[in-house]
Amino acid sequence: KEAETQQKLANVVILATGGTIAGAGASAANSATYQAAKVGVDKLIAGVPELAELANVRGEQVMQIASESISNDDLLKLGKRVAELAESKDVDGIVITHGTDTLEETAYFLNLVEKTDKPIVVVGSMRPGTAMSADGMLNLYNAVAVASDKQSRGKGVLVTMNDEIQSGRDVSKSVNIKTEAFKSAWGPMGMVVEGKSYWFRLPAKRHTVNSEFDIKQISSLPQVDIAYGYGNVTDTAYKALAQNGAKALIHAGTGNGSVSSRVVPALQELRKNGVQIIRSSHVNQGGFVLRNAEQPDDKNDWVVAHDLNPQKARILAMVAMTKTQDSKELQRIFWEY
Ligand SMILES: NC(=O)CC[C@H](N)C(=O)O
Repeated sequence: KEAETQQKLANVVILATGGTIAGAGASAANSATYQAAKVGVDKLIAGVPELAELANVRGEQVMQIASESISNDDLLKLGKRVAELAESKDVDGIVITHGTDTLEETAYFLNLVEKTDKPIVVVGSMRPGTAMSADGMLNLYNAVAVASDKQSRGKGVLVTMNDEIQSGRDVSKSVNIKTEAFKSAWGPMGMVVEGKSYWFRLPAKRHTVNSEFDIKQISSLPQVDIAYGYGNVTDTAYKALAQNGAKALIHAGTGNGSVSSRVVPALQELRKNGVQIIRSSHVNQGGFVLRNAEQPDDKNDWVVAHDLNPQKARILAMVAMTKTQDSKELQRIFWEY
């Protein structure tokens, strides 16, 4: 009988990378002061015995770090392992446990490069497992529920935090400390409650199987950096980043992705020297940068990031530039993904 139920359940692999979901604090009152990336994947799984009712779960420790320290090489390593597992006949879904600081970047990266319609769910927590009202257990339970559900197929890389199913493309860490940290300007795709998914929307942008990018063809990512716009800003950071080898600069601009008159000449010069200039907005939610609004992008040969925040624009620019150095192609890609 037990063997029968095991056969009926989906096979889900949990790839652990660290973060607060694997964090530990000195006391149960430490919800914010703790060390991330302390608990191994087997202990994480053992901490939620109810996972066995949802799926046949096994774990792999891909890395054990706080997500602010994730490098491009780490992204490639994780992406390649996800692709290998997705190709395996006895894997139905993949869950990635991750620190929340750059979770949105990893989720978007995987959304762009994984050629599979099997569910890939990225999950984290805001409180370590040692804290009162820790959120990791339920977030992980929900992630495995969504990853083992056939309905989740073909919807792009997903993020399950705070009972919501979010699109890995749209979602962003918008609040810290609070468990309702992850928000999307376009709203969640669904909810997951008591292990059951309830869907309301589908993503309109290209992803996974419909993407022109494939992790198996990517061996390195170009250097793309971000510089911030603010009052009294100078062009120092932009010039320094380019001098240090950036192939593209994401302008984390004010408002509509506007650029200070003190910075414009340097960006025009850098573009002439081959560096791609991509205008985005650092407004907290719902940035929306349009071509030739605030700056003459056609004349300057710059690109706009549209609704992508600066850190997501960096991910797309890196992936796109593994294939093209043409600014018009780059802009097409920014409209489509
Ligand atoms: N809530 C978190 O996961 C943050 C912990 C850590 N800074 C990380 O991103 O890994």
